[in-house]
Amino acid sequence: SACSSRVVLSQMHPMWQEPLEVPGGERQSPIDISMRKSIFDPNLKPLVTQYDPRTCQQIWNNGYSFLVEYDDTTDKSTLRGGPLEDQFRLCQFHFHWGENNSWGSEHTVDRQLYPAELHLVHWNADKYALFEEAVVEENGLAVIGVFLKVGKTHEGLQKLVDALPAVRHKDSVVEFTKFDPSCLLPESINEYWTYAGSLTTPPLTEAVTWIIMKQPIEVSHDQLAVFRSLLFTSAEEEAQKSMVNNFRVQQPLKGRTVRSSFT
Ligand SMILES: Cc1cc(=S)c(O)co1
Ligand SMILES: [Zn+2]
Repeated sequence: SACSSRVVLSQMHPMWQEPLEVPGGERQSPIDISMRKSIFDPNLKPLVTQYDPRTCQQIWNNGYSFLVEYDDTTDKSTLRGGPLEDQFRLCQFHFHWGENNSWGSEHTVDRQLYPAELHLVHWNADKYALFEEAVVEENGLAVIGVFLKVGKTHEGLQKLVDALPAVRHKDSVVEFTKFDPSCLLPESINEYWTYAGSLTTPPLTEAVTWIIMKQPIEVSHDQLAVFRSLLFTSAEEEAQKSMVNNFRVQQPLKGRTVRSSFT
């Protein structure tokens, strides 16, 4: 079964109606990453991703983004190392993007916006049995964030882009298999920032160890245009709304430290 983010997502309030009352609210995401204020931590280990493309199952338009969902019932696609003490299982990846190439990312680096941001969502399988247990626990999730910038066509992404018209409407699902998400990671995955934060969509739980890649990946303008051809609305609804600007506004750092794995 793909990670049951549908359980979490289906209880959500309509997206983007900020501010949602958040329990505590001391470690919310996204944030601006100030390069000069981040602290180099020489003890941060290399990140170890082991993704098995055979665990890729489907693409689901959940009315907020499109999720590429993985079978997370075994330890076949995992993340460990970096700032993490435990082994985490990949359950889904998705993106946040804008209506044009000027904005769309959730995190920024020295206030620089990117047109989109990839999130690879993993949950702590050493400590919890299911995603929806982990999603409410302090060290339950680890999300790798990768910035997208406009440039040459991303060959690996094209297989996903070609499948998106099949999930144009909210609640549509299409089978999608044998996709290795490591093709979406930049060459140098060991240059990253890490900090303690939250989901950026309701329930906004403060369960996430964020690992934000310094190096963006390049995708073409046309590939991003296909993201923007998706709809927030289901096929039954009258007014169709383009799925764009599905990012959250930046949140206060509240004294948190952002560590870097590089100098
Ligand atoms: C679980 C999850 C994580 C993120 S970051 C998101 O946007 C939606 O759902
Ligand atoms: Zn996200």
